[in-house]
Amino acid sequence: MNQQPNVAGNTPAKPFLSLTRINKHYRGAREPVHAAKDVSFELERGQTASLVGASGCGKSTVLKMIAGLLRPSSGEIHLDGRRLTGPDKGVGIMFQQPTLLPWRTVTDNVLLPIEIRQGKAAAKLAAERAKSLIHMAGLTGFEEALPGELSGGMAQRAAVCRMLVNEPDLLLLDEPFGALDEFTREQMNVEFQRICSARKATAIVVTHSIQEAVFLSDVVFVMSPRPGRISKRIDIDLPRPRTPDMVTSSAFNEYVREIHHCLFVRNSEANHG
Ligand SMILES: Nc1ncnc2c1ncn2[C@@H]1O[C@H](COP(=O)(O)OP(=O)(O)OP(=O)(O)O)[C@@H](O)[C@H]1O
Repeated sequence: MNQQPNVAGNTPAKPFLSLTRINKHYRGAREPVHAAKDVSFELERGQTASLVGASGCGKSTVLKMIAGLLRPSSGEIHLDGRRLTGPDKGVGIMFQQPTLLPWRTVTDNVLLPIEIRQGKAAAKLAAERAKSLIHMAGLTGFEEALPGELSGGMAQRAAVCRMLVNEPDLLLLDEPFGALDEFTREQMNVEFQRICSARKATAIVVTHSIQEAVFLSDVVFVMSPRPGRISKRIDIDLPRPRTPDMVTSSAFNEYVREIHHCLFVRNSEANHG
């Protein structure tokens, strides 16, 4: 990507993550599906972004392409100056279900990505790192517990630790807290924000909750119905750390209204005309 000098003659810093005109076509059972259309955006290091949009608009498809689990039909993805063409050590991913292995303890589940990549000896050496992550996630005392002994929120926190154990710079989360009750979800959002800011991690969250998107994000990308395009970028200029009482503030609710309008009025106007 060419970096043009700005007015002052300086070359602007390269974005940490950039997607450039990403398209994804699936073969489809009956006909081809154009799931993502010319998706382009950039994020700076340390920013949290959300992708919101109607069911089936291509949010997970975009996330999976960034994760290297799916190849784009066209377009390029760059992370920290290198082109991503497959799964990358610098990228951690987490899905709605914690998918912990039921026969492994919390510690051994957290260490699994290291064991898979680098073997059992490397996982053993990383035991202290796993322990401190488990502690940070409020699971002290459950290091040797099996997943069946954890609540849904605790299992999801263990999955957060597993995502972080390789110390990724970019975190990708697909509906991470969607299966949790509202109270636990709110706690997880506060916790997740704390982890991101402590590690200066960059994150992209797919969510169906407009409130969650506003709460977590520096920028919200609204996607149009299929073929999914980024129809609007909304920068969330609320102070950090975000706190649960902020959700009742008028500034917070103005953002919620704006995103709601983009999703339910603008997108539908665009569809019908
Ligand atoms: N492997 C696949 N083969 C064919 N079509 C697919 C495949 N995966 C997804 N699709 C289609 O691509 C479109 C986008 O799917 P995707 O899962 O990315 O949407 P989404 O916005 O994440 O949906 P949801 O919010 O319901 O999870 C949908 O029409 C879906 O049916």
